[in-house]
Amino acid sequence: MNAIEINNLTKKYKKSICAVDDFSLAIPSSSIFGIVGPNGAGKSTVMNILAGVINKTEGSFTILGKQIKKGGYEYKREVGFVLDKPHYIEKLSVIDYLNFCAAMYELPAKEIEMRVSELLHFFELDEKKDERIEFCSKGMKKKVSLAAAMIHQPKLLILDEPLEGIDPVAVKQIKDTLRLMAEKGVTVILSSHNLDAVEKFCDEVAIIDKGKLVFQCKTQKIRAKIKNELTKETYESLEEIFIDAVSTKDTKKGSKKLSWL
Ligand SMILES: Nc1ncnc2c1ncn2[C@@H]1O[C@H](COP(=O)(O)OP(=O)(O)OP(=O)(O)O)[C@@H](O)[C@H]1O
Repeated sequence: MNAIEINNLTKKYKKSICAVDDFSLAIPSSSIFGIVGPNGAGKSTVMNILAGVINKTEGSFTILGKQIKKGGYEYKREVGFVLDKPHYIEKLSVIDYLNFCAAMYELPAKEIEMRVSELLHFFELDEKKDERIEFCSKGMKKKVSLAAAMIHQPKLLILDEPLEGIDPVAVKQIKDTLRLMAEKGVTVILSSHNLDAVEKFCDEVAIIDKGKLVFQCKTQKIRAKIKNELTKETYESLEEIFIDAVSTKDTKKGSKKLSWL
């Protein structure tokens, strides 16, 4: 079974901005799947629709085999989200927020205590557990978001730029943990605007540009696909996401200069 199936999804903002354009995608279960595209490609819009934060304009999608209708978010117990604009309760401390999230899933009190304590330790938030979220750093907020997404042991994690702003040691630990979760049957979907940062970590990647799916493939095949199958126009449009793989002097954007330098 696919963890997610998206069929002909379209999202228009203000009736004219087409952020997601007839987008279809099937995401296999028990794997780590990357949605990669340049700034403004439509990644957050897709994830916000899956999370039920915004409504689609057209199309349909299933999550864990269930067709999702407007307002029908009973599946949320089985899914954990990290979104680009997290809905923190900023006045709460880190520990109170995690306790609150765990309580929403009606976990037993002992279980809540154990999981919150382990997550605080894992994300090195112990010392900041009593800090109000509004005063946490960007990286700490991202860690709180990740901890909250994992607390109820979901079967599916939908993570919008989850590693952005987190230091490299923690990134390594988070990646190892997500890999372990995938081995135990969890599906992890994450977005990034940097192919190099996620390609080795993901099993499969979908490239998205201007709201459309460019292609979807296993990560081992991605470089060959980029080299051999993209038109010059698509390649140039996507340079931002694989700039590390090409020499900047060979790119159309590498030749940009500020007039005063
Ligand atoms: N609330 C909104 N109202 C109007 N336009 C929006 C809104 N949210 C997003 N957009 C537009 O939709 C398009 C897709 O944006 P989105 O945030 O989904 O892209 P993204 O791939 O996540 O980008 P980034 O990597 O920069 O976060 C962009 O053109 C953006 O300006």
